[in-house]
Amino acid sequence: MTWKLALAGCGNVGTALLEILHRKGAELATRHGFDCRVCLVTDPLRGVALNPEGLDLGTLLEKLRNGGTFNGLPEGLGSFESLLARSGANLFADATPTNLTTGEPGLTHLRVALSRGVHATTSSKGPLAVAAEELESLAKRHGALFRYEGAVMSGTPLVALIRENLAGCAVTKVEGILNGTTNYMLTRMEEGLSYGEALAEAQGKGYAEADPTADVEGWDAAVKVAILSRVVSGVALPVDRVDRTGISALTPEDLRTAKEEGRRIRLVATLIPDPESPVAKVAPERLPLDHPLASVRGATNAATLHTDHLGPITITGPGAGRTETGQALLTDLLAIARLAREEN
Ligand SMILES: NC(=O)C1=CN([C@@H]2O[C@H](COP(=O)(O)OP(=O)(O)OC[C@H]3O[C@@H](n4cnc5c(N)ncnc54)[C@H](OP(=O)(O)O)[C@@H]3O)[C@@H](O)[C@H]2O)C=CC1
Ligand SMILES: N[C@@H](CC=O)C(=O)O
Repeated sequence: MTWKLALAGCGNVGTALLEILHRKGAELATRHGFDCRVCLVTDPLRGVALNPEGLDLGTLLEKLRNGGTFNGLPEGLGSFESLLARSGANLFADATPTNLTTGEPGLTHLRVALSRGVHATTSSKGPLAVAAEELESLAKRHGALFRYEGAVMSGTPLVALIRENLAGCAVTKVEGILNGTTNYMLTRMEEGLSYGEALAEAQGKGYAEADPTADVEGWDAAVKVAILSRVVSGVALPVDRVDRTGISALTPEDLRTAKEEGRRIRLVATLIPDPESPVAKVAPERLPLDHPLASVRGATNAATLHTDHLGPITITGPGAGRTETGQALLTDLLAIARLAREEN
């Protein structure tokens, strides 16, 4: 079967996905049976590239590298719904910016795709913060698969670990570092950078949200706690129910003092999905150096899952990054292709 992919958002993550598909297209087809053509790419500044037969990724990426628009490629104009219909896509990847209040623009894209029975993945947390339940039932109703591995811990497969590998285990507590930008900033501030310098570096590396307030004020980690509540226990947790403190009040002095006292400050997310005494929290904590989360540095994330059958399991890996999150979208696309194959 040939998969026809539509992509919305050609920033860090969307472009990285296209690069991976271009570089590894042949290998994905032979090793994973994933024969994929990219038929639609949309982005406000780049424009629209559309070709139901498949776009030439080499040409497209060259244009992206040169800061150019998609003019000159087979092009289409119109609403996302009409573009998606004209592209003939049966797979959709959303890599648009996160808006935790409206869920847009990803929410509209996903509603359109899933209602047409188009399988979808997103790395944006916005649609999940606003309408996770609606999107999951829309997918079910229209026979589509909907996945969001990249929304938590980038390409590090935490969601799949909980849903698939730990199926049958109860997860009684999650404790982790779930935001790459702030962990990178705290690491660099320990090394002597100012708050502003550390934030600018994180932005330059493509880790931060378009509006980095989401990172530094703990919103990004809070929405990830809310998403994990759904994944771990099926319980919807509104983001504003997460007790949240960010890192914006921390100074290099606080980090130095902690270090002198044999501690390290980390932005720790905690989830205890207990119906009797639930805990959902994001706050800077002064961890002793032998705490497993104290040694997590840079944009790396980590999560310890406390489970009934296996005890604690810790997964560590990139929590942000363009290729890393492109990989998360790819993981979902491959899983969708595999599951769809198994269903037929
Ligand atoms: N970067 C990372 O490490 C990670 C990112 N994520 C999530 O992935 C998503 C993408 O992140 P990232 O690539 O870094 O963000 P970028 O801001 O680099 O890219 C987003 C792109 O989407 C475009 N866009 C905006 N509105 C639309 C629209 N209506 N239709 C199509 N494209 C649109 C933006 O254009 P313009 O700039 O002109 O608005 C921009 O080019 C975000 O939701 C982020 O939270 C998740 C995990 C890690
Ligand atoms: N801005 C986020 C990107 C990934 O979700 C982060 O820094 O973790």
